[in-house]
Amino acid sequence: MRLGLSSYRDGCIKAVGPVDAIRRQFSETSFEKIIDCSGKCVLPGLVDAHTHPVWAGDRVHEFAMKLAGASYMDIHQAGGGIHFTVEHTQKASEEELFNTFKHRLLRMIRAGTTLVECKSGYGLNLETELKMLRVIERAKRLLDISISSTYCGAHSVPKGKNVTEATDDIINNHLPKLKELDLSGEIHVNNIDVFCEKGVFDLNSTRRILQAGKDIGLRINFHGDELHPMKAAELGAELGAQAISHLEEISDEGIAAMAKAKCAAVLLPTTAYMLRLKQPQARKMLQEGVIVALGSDFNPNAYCFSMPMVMHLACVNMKMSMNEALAAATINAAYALGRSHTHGSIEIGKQGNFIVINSSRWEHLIYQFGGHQELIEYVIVKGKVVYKNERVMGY
Ligand SMILES: N=CN[C@@H](CCC(=O)O)C(=O)O
Ligand SMILES: [Zn+2]
Repeated sequence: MRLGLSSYRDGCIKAVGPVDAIRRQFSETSFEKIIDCSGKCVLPGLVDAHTHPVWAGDRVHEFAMKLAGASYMDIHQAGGGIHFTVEHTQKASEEELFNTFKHRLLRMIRAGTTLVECKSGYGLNLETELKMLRVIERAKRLLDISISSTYCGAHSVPKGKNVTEATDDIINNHLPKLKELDLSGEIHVNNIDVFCEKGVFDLNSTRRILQAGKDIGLRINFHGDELHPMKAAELGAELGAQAISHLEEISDEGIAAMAKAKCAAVLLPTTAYMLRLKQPQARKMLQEGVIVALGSDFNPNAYCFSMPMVMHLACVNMKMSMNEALAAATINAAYALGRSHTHGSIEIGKQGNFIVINSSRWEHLIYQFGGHQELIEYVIVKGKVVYKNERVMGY
């Protein structure tokens, strides 16, 4: 099958169809590049619906602690986890944060990601949250990958504040500043996030922050029901959330509410795997009609860039089929970001975002666990080849 792509300028798909039909339709057109995909598969560019990719500091030591039996909240409440990363991120320069962020985005591109949700959330004070959001904004402008940005100033309660003080600071100071910077065109944030969890932000403070974010035009896409049943799914459905992430502890009522509200569930197999959490009830969610999406949850706690590995874990550990996992990492993940009208499938008018894999069966993208640098031959964003797999020298 040969894909007809529009002129590079707008990068959208003009035609999809059998080679002969495309040849006839574009017989008078010259193309910058024609890729012969004989024996290969063309898939929609992958979409990662949940990442925390802007940060400084190294938490490999915490991985050793978890392997030795420490829980996520043991480390968090001892001042590690998010707070460890906050301390380093507050000290890091904007340039340092941008350079490490850019490197991580390039690794995501090589793993087939063409649209990614990127959160702030390691500042917790306005100055550093804005520093992180400026870094994301700069990447939006400079790099080929598409980015959906999320303000996550309620990622944890900052040291020296209680939940109410942190909530008031976010509502009275952070969000008005974000609105001002959006109006000036300096920073355009797409979504708002809160870590709704026992010992972090309770349901009432979560409601206040999310509603205030919605009031300034942000989409709601937050962390809910991860470690404890908080009724976050019910809250998100009530508020009209676009998506809720984690959901390992979601209630049956929450599943029903999300299905009815068409609120996407962003499942994060790597976090459940690395923290040895109860797996979210993906099969029940699918059976009840919930829109199930996937994210890598890339962050210092779950250090994985690879959506193919996320899909593999979703199949093995969450019992999703390969078809369901591919939909969850493309069109459903795009839906979770409010981008399913422009991303997530190979359809005329959508962005020309593709991956070309060198296998005649697309399922190899999920079946093979790791080593995707060999399998993914091209990554294409808006009709432009942004990555081509280079052969090992001399072979
Ligand atoms: N649960 C909260 N936030 C991230 C972890 C962030 C961190 O530990 O640095 C998550 O989705 O797992
Ligand atoms: Zn997260």
